Amino acid sequence: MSLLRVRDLTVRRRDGHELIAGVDLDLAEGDRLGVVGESGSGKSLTALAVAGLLPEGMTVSGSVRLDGVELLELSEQAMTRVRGSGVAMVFQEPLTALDPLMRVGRQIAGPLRRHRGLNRREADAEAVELCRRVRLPEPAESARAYPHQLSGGQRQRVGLALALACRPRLLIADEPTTALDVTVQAEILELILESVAAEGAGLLFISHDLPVIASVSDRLAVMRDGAVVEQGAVEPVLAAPQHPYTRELLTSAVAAGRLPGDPGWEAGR
Ligand SMILES: Nc1ncnc2c1ncn2[C@@H]1O[C@H](COP(=O)(O)OP(=O)(O)OP(=O)(O)O)[C@@H](O)[C@H]1O
Repeated sequence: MSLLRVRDLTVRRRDGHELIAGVDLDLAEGDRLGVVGESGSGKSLTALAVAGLLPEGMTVSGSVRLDGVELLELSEQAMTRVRGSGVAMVFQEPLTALDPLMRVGRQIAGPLRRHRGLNRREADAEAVELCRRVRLPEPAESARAYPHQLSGGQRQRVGLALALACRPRLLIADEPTTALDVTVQAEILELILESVAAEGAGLLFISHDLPVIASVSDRLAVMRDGAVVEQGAVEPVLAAPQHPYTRELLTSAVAAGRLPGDPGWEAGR
């Protein structure tokens, strides 16, 4: 069944200039769709448009259906509810999603109280449980830490716990490992995959890095200059890319020995 169906998604700047144009995406329930493309190709704006989080002044048209519900027609209030339980996002830099002055456990407890109706004590306990699930060390102690007291990888675990708090149907991860060390990257990727599998959630994963996309996705969409130039199941697209830009991405990944089957793939992950 279709979880996310995006049609003719177009985002314009205040002056009418199209930043993304005519984007179509399909994600089935429990599937993982990777969106790959160079910086500025429109990946983040696509994700933000799906989550209803576009910057002020941008306008959006087309259709974004989540579980059959047209999100672009929802009021801001209804969209806030969708963000509570339908769509959650993990960003490149978790600090942007975290309040520096609040203990992380309290931050995770916030949406649990707002969207799942837990009382303070229940929400605090569930926040510690989420810290354990994302494998923060000493979960109860980690929950009492402030964001600056954690490492980058630990903060991204908190970002993921926040996103999972409301049991989203769709998790959007926008370059979630780009700011992290290579070894930590692999752990966080694994954790994201494990978490969406455990929740039965769909994953929309965004990265400029084709090998990373290939390692986490069932399907991929290749974006360039605000448009999707190629889309399909990962293996056939990589085996026989149709668009010259996909071939270009593939050639540089292969040259770097960074695709499955290449020597050095495991080391480069
Ligand atoms: N707040 C904004 N105001 C005006 N233009 C913007 C804004 N955010 C993004 N853009 C423009 O929209 C286009 C797409 O940007 P977007 O951030 O979606 O690309 P991206 O593929 O996610 O790149 P990156 O990986 O660097 O984030 C770019 O031309 C960018 O300059």
